[in-house]
Amino acid sequence: MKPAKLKKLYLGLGLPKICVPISERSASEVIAFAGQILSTSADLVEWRLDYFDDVNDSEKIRETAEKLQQILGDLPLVISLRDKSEGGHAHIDDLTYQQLTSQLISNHVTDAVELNWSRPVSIRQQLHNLATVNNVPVLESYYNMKETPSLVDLKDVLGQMANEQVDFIKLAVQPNQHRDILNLMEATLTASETIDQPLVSVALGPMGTITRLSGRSFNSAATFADLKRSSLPGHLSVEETRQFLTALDETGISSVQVGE
Ligand SMILES: O=C1C[C@@](O)(C(=O)O)C[C@@H](O)[C@@H]1O
Repeated sequence: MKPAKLKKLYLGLGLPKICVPISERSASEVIAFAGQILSTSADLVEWRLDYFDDVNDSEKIRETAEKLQQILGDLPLVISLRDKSEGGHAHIDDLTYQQLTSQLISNHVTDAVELNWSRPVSIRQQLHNLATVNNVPVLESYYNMKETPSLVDLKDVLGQMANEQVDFIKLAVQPNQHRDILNLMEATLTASETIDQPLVSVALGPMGTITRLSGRSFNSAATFADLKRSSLPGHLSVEETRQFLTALDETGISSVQVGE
């Protein structure tokens, strides 16, 4: 497996990396929240553009993202833009998604560009090509907010995403029964043994909390946490997550990741 490099961070090496989402609505709130993240031990930051009041104003997005980059310094920033069907907060049609994402790439304001698997292949391809030309790493994400696909389907979608030669891959699914968690972990571990890219997998909601801590054992390279516990259902705080990850690592029960 080849780790993905975002600024000075290697995703896929060592402990799973802790990512904090910013879901604030105004530019000043986004910047203030980023300031608070700096006082935690977070490894990376995700800006959820679909929560931004000015999501249709590309100039305001550029300005805010540039300020974010400045304030975050070495902390990598990934900008995510999701329609309601992808678990997002806004309606983002394909054309808007394509235009805004193209601008994020061309303006060099995100340390990785997120391509949502549910978007048409032609759009993903165009954005992937643009990202390659601009040297921006590519994250491809599969979201399923209703259910967790079967084990066979999970493995299939991971294989298909890996074939697109992206730099890292994310799977976020809704578990409806505990066996869904086992399937997600098995699909993640099995795929990590064969594909070249780091994988990030998360089962949402309280039932999925265990998947936020088990990355080291099942080869999920990152996890999501918040400034405080339960800001989102199933979320732990950054520091709780850090303590669990470190304790699990120190007991030595975790698997050694490929590439170490
Ligand atoms: O994919 C995810 C996972 C997430 O939905 C969570 O519940 O941790 C939070 C999102 O911001 C992120 O993009």
